[in-house]
Parts: sequence; C-alpha cells; structure tokens
Amino acid sequence: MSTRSIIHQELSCPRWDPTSNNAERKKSMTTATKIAVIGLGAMGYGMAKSCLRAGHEVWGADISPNPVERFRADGGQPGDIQDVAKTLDIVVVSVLNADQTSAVLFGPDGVACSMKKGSVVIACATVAPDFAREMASRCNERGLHYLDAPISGGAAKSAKGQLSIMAAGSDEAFEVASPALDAMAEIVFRLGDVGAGSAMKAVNQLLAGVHIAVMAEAMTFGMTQGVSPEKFLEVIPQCAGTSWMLENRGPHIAAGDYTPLSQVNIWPKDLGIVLDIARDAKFSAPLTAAALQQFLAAAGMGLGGEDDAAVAKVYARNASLNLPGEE
Ligand SMILES: NC(=O)C1=CN([C@@H]2O[C@H](COP(=O)(O)OP(=O)(O)OC[C@H]3O[C@@H](n4cnc5c(N)ncnc54)[C@H](O)[C@@H]3O)[C@@H](O)[C@H]2O)C=CC1
Ligand SMILES: O=C(O)C(=O)[C@@H](O)CO
Repeated sequence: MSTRSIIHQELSCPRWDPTSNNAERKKSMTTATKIAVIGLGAMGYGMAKSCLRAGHEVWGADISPNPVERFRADGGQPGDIQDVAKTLDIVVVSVLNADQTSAVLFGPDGVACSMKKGSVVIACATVAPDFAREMASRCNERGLHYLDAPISGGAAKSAKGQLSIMAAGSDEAFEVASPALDAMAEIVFRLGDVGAGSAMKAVNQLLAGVHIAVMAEAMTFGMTQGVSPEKFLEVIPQCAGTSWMLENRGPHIAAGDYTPLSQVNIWPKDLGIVLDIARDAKFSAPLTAAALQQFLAAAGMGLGGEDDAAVAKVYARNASLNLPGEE
C-alpha cells in the first residue's frame, strides 16, 4: 500500500483522488471559471498563475501595485476585482494573516459583500481554527460557501500548482471550489467541517517551525565543529536527521541568500497560533515555545522581512560565527 493510500485511510473521509494524474487532470479541464486571487505574494502569485495555466479567467489583487501589474503582463485579467466581484465563481484569499483576511472579505472594500450567492471563498492564510469558523459563518450568512484551506509546500510548489491543501468545508464548497483546487494543488485533503483545515495546518506549523529552527541550530553547531554548510548539506540529507525544511531552507543559508520566500515574520504568527490553541487545550508544547523564541530573536534583530532561514543568524551571532556571505 502506498503512503498516500495509507493517509487516505487514516483520515477516513473522502478526499481528492490521490491516484489520479494531476497534470492530466489540469490539462483536461475545458471550462473557464472566473477566479480572483487576492494577495499576490510568495504563495498567492504562484496560485494565480496556476489558475491561469489551467485556462481560467483570473483576476489578481494586491495592495502593492507591482505584483498586480506583473500578473496582468503574465496574462491576468485587467480591471479591479470590485468591478467584477458579482460575476466571480471563486475568490482565493492568500494574504498574510487573520486581520488581512478579514479586511479583504469584510473591510470597507470587502469582496464578500459583492460576491454572488453560491460562489465560494477559498481562504488560504494560516489562521486559528476559531477565526476560520467565524469567517465561514459570516460568508454563509451572505449565501457564500467557505473553504478553510490552508496551504503547504512553499513558493516553489505554489508556482508549479503542486501545493498540499488542508481543506475543510461543505461538499458544496468543495464542488464549487474544485476548478481552482485542481489548478493549484497536487493533493487536497478533505478534513471535515470548517476549522479542521486550520487545526491540521497548526500541526504542520508546529513541525515546520521547529524543523527550521533546529536545522539552523544543527548547521551552526556543525560549523563550530568544522562542518561547513556545504558539507552539512551533502551528508545530512542522506542521513536520518534530515527533514523537508532542512533540505528546503538549508541551501538558503549555504548560499547566503535570504530573499524572502517565507518570511521570519510568519513564525511569530504561526507558532503563536499553535501556542494559543495549545494553551486552550492545556497542552504543553516546550519545543514550539523554544523555536518561537528563536524567531522572535531574529525579528528583534531586524530580520523579520528576510527568509525564515535567517533564524540561523541568531545562532551565528551567539556563537560569533560568520555565515556564508557574511565574511
Ligand atoms: N511563504 C510560504 O512558504 C508559505 C506561506 N503560507 C501562508 O500563506 C499565507 C501567505 O503567505 P505569503 O504568500 O508568504 O505572504 P506574503 O506576505 O508574501 O504575501 C501576502 C500578500 O498579501 C498582500 N496583501 C495584504 N493585505 C492585502 C489586502 N488587503 N488586499 C490585497 N492584498 C493584500 C500583501 O501585499 C502581500 O503581497 C500566509 O498566511 C502564510 O503563513 C503557507 C505555506 C507556505
Ligand atoms: O509550506 C509550508 O507548509 C509552510 O508553512 C512554510 O513554508 C512556512 O511558510
């Protein structure tokens, strides 16, 4: 039995067919759906491009004009989302956090008030489960479907339409959302009622945040023992201590390139969500708390806008090490 079918069984709820060929499914789609992607950052831009590649009519919006212009030059639809909101089938929200999600949907120019009944909001920012439930209930009151749909895989997988989406919502929400989900994801988990997607994402973030911090700890510890970042990355990915985050973020440190694909600032937010809901559950999460302190230290050093691999600079500073690019 493959790993994927094991996951499917353990979840014991229907999910996108994991055995079907994603590329074939994407190619075989013929009907254009009207989709807006709000938030064209590290993740949203790739999601919007994936929807375009699948043949849909796609509008892109961001508070920053640059990615909007770039997206139009790449084939995105011209014009403001507000002007077309009532014609949209799907609105994908890929902003940073809960406040931005709430502003995009229900702020002064909130798109939820203009969307047609029966259309769907696919909410992808990492937020707390209670917030997802609140947004869903406000959307449902307006006759809109809501998918609690946090994402995983980083900017590279987003660009390729190969995200993992931890989704939760009604069958109708999944049905209406399917053209965008098919375009953006390699795998879509159907996890139950709204809130269950964000709960699973919190579990992923606990691991992902700890793994990034501990990768930085191990790499800089290795440097004190004469193990260069290059040698670390040659050997450890072939050994039991590796992780997806080590292999994804470690090369950023070795190259001294902290262009933000996932900002340091994401982690006080995400590990904060984990620790908030852990506290409510009276669950002690000491490793998460330790990792959070390292990301807070990085943010305190003024590195909040850098790639999260810059957490290595906290360790390097404490150990008087020069990381690649700092000599
Ligand atoms: N970067 C990553 O590797 C991953 C990020 N995530 C999560 O996905 C979400 C998006 O992350 P990123 O793309 O990295 O963030 P980002 O900061 O790169 O992009 C967010 C975008 O939203 C825009 N924005 C903010 N408020 C807006 C508004 N009112 N209207 C229109 N646009 C607005 C910003 O200008 C920015 O371009 C976050 O919740 C993050 O935690 C999840 C998985 C991976
Ligand atoms: O891909 C994910 O999952 C992540 O949350 C990270 O890349 C953090 O931004």
